[in-house]
Amino acid sequence: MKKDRVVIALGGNALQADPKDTTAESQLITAKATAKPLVDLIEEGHELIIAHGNGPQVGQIVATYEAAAGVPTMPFPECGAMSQGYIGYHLQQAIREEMLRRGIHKSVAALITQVVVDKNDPGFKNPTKPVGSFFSAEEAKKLQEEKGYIMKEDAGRGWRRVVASPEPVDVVEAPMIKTLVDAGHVVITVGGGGVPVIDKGNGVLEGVPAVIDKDFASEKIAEILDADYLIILTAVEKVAIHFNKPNQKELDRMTIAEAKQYIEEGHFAPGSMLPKVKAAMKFVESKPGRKALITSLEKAKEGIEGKTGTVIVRE
Ligand SMILES: Nc1ncnc2c1ncn2[C@@H]1O[C@H](COP(=O)(O)OP(=O)(O)O)[C@@H](O)[C@H]1O
Ligand SMILES: NC(=O)OP(=O)(O)O
Repeated sequence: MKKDRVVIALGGNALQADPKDTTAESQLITAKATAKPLVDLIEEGHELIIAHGNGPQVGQIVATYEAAAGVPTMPFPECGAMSQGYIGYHLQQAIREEMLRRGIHKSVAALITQVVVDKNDPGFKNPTKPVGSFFSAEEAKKLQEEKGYIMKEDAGRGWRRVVASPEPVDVVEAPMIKTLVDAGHVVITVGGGGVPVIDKGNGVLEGVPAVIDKDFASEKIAEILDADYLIILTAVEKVAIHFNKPNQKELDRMTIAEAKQYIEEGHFAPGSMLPKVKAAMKFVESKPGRKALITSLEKAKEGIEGKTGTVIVRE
């Protein structure tokens, strides 16, 4: 079997089995479960570059600083970097432990990664990315008034703070990531989509208050590293049309033309399935031979073996 260079984008369920339990203890337990399907792929000989979300975690870190009396407020990009460290540490520990259990001796590096965004990205004018906990409509109104947050209803699950989500332009640490991957190490990178920075010229970077979509950041690093595969792992085994309706149909395969049509028809929810499909399309279109798969965490191994998931193909 061909050994692939695989960029994995881990969804929220890979870090919080119960979205209401946001404790570090619970996250580490979930990370240990997440490590198993990831190490299945490493055991098969694939090179793994792992990205993950950070919406709940970065929101929690920001809220903690805001609630702490006598402590200066922590800027958003710094909170993003903290979330990369916190989540990266858990995944790093969990993956290493699972590899050792199976007699695999590899290092796992969790990198604080900066991702360049365009300061004129339209995303800055229209915040869409939900972060942190869920609130009732009443609580949301209060937060909006007291803290000036922009609050939006999140797919019937409650109200959440939203921040800007600009598109990733470049990954600052890409050469280092490539060196580590080429040397056979497992790399955790562009966590939370990367810490968003703008390029001020002459090598000066400045963090901006935003959260980059981790599916788009994963796509970007997959292109830069010339990966064979982009695998987006979420809570569903397959992408569906007519999702959650009586005529729901799960897709084994989707061409770019079909995906464009389904997007036009509104089958993929913005902020959840839509960015995944768009990231998969972009990767497949970027170079012939590149493959993209959307499936569940548990089915990652079967998915890469072509047994399940939704494969996105050129035609
Ligand atoms: N057309 C669709 N097909 C499958 N799932 C969909 C679709 N539209 C929305 N979803 C929902 O989107 C979820 C994935 O988005 P989300 O939970 O935001 O991602 P993440 O796994 O990155 O945290 C799925 O678990 C499913 O509930
Ligand atoms: N950064 C990011 O996309 O986070 P979530 O997947 O948690 O929304």
